[in-house]
Amino acid sequence: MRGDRLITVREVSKSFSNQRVLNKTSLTCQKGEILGLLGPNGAGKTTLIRVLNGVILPDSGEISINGYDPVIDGHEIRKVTGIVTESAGLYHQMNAVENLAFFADIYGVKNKSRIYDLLRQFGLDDHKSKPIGTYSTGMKKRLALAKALLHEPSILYLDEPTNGLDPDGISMVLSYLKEYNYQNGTTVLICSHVLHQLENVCSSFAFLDNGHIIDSGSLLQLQEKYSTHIKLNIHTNMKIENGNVSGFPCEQLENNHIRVTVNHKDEISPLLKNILLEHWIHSVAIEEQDLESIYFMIRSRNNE
Ligand SMILES: Nc1ncnc2c1ncn2[C@@H]1O[C@H](COP(=O)(O)OP(=O)(O)OP(=O)(O)O)[C@@H](O)[C@H]1O
Repeated sequence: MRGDRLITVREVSKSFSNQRVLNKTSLTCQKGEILGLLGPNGAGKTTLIRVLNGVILPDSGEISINGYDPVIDGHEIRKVTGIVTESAGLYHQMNAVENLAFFADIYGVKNKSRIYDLLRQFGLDDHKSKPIGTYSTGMKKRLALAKALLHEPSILYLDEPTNGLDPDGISMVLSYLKEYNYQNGTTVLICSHVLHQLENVCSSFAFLDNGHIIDSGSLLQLQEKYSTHIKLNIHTNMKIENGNVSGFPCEQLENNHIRVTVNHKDEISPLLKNILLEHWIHSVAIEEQDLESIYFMIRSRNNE
């Protein structure tokens, strides 16, 4: 069932030597969610994933992964998680089939045809007999994803999963993940710097800065919170002359479109009524703020 809380992180801190990397980080992730973990280089994203997977231990705080604590139950947790990080953990002298067969044994995957299904799904069928050492960065990344999915994990941690992939590879991997999540209800935590890639993939986002979650929510929630104005794209025969309509800033676009900026939703209906007094309107669309502009707003507000 989707919608139950699967991952809970409460005030987790972690330091390396004197450097505090996670600083009372708190985060929740629902079952079946694709959560985008965003933040600048060094924010602590990879460290958080490693702590969640029980690979490194936190100094303080509490974590629950479906009721398990990674400090005590790391082994149990890793049985149901798949992880893709920068170091893919593949054996370069072995070919793709041998690599996946090796990890299938470790995970106790009985159905060996899954190896060939995954190789096909990630476009590696023609390269399955070549040693990984001869693979391109993108091919290694796709194989790392196949490896992470071998045991059909219920949680996937993906650290920059599209790094090194060409546009076709990016599209393949992201649509595969979305479909996989839809079909299996797998919870996915995904870190990436390429925000526009995540926009249509993640159901919610958490922003990490200096080891602290500074905001989180769905794109819609964040848009509502951070939008200072609403841009309307209106298909109308009205022509703009003095840069405003009914007192709102406005610009003329091509093909009978205008863009009007209002401050609040309540102002939309009166504005449209006013235009309709003398002109036709064929469509109205709200131009949404993209994830990237919201990301910068959140960060600049946090640094004020
Ligand atoms: N094992 C370690 N020993 C010492 N310092 C570490 C270790 N792992 C991470 N760090 C430090 O912790 C900080 C956060 O690193 P982390 O990899 O978690 O950031 P990130 O948000 O994933 O960054 P990026 O976007 O660059 O991948 C960095 O300054 C890094 O040097």
